[in-house]
Amino acid sequence: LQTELDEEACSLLPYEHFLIYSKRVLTPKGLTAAIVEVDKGKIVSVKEQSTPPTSSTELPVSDYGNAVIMPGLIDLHVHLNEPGREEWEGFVTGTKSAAAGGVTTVVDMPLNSFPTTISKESLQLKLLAANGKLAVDVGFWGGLVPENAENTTALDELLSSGALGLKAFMCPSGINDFPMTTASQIKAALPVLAKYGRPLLVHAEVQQPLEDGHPQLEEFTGLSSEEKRHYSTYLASRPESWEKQAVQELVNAAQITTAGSSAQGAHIHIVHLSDAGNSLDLIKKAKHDGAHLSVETCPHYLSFSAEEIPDGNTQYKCAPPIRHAENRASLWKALMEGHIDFLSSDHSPAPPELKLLEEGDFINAWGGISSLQLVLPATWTFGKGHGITLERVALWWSVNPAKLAKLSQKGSIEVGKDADLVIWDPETSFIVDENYSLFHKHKVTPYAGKTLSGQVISTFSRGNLVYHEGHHATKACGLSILSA
Ligand SMILES: NC(=O)NC(NC(N)=O)C(=O)[O-]
Ligand SMILES: [Zn+2]
Ligand SMILES: [Zn+2]
Repeated sequence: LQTELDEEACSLLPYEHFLIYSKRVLTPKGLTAAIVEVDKGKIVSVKEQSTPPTSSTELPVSDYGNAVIMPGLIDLHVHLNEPGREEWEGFVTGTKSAAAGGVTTVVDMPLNSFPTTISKESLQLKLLAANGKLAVDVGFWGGLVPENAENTTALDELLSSGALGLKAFMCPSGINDFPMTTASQIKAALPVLAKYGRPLLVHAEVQQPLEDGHPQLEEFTGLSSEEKRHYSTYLASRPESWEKQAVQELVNAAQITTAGSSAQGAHIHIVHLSDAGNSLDLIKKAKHDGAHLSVETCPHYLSFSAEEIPDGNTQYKCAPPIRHAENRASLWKALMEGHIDFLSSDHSPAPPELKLLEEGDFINAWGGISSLQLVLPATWTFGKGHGITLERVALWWSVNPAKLAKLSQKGSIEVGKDADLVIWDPETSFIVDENYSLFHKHKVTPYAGKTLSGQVISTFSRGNLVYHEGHHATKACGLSILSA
């Protein structure tokens, strides 16, 4: 391997045409022993073979034995927060974390950076800021806000400048510079998205009056510090009815995306679903009725439950909230049955002080969970009890995300695709403790202290070995991915 002493290099390997072998290569046909030939960043052949290449081959060979070779993960929901808030994460630490976690493509959310990505100009600023800092490939979602929702020209420019789609919030986003939009503003934007065949991603919560017996939103400031330390106080503040109302409004809006309608070809994607009850039922029915609708959930909703969140541990705070264990089981069931289309991290870091860990104040702490480097082991570890398979992991983390973002050159190990690969050992466990190299800018995560199984060994990004056993390539050669 090239060491840090060498001149800057995009890859830890000194060549671009080589063979990789393992007994467990995940191709669209399934898991098989195979040789993957990589040349100039592309997969040029995949040959099933039960033994590694003999020494006679003139090409260099990396023999990974029984490790699993899978398509690199594609994480469509990451807040990298640059420009403007790189002290929250930033492109350098965010994409190094991705590489260390086998995530070879990240699509960056339009908020928590400053400016937010709501115009052609702010997208240009994003691209400038990202230049030379990307360890893996990064795409960008544009933002749909009241300022541009009814401005067809602005949305057209944003999409024609390369945004892979748009993101909207139906409730306050937790950060003042990215305001929420209503269902009618969302509907107004759909015809422009239809023109580009690009999706609208939505944070699906609509504020509703809270049930009697619980403090109403306006009463939160009066809560005692003790009450604000209880996770149950926070959980009660964002009930399933908020998600259900949003989903109902989106299902109604999606009606104009069907054939012959004004927004035919547009697609609505619900991000980070937490409610596996009424909200999921509405989604299942709408899909059954042919709505152009998809939905994701995140590992933290599948890993943790409200019952286990101790008072004051605000690193678990996110919106929508992590719900009860029964809900988690229903999410796993829906995921295994294909009603939930794929997974994303919703990596949403902030400086630790915003998490108010000393006070343990769930009401005022930053809502957002950091997990980008850990999503593969987290999915694998907590999926074991639910019948998870390697094929499903690739479907949820590579194949389906590539389809939504229309990244046709990525998402599977097939000839002609980008050589984006993660090589990992599902059977090796580790503890996320101070000895574990977490490359996130901040180490606050609810996975701290947890034992996870699934150790990433190597990550290839377009044929460059960008990460191998704790080492990153010395030069960041990831590309900004713009829609065609
Ligand atoms: N501004 C945010 O990053 N919000 C995020 N925060 C969460 N999920 O708690 C999100 O995705 O909604
Ligand atoms: Zn959100
Ligand atoms: Zn988010």
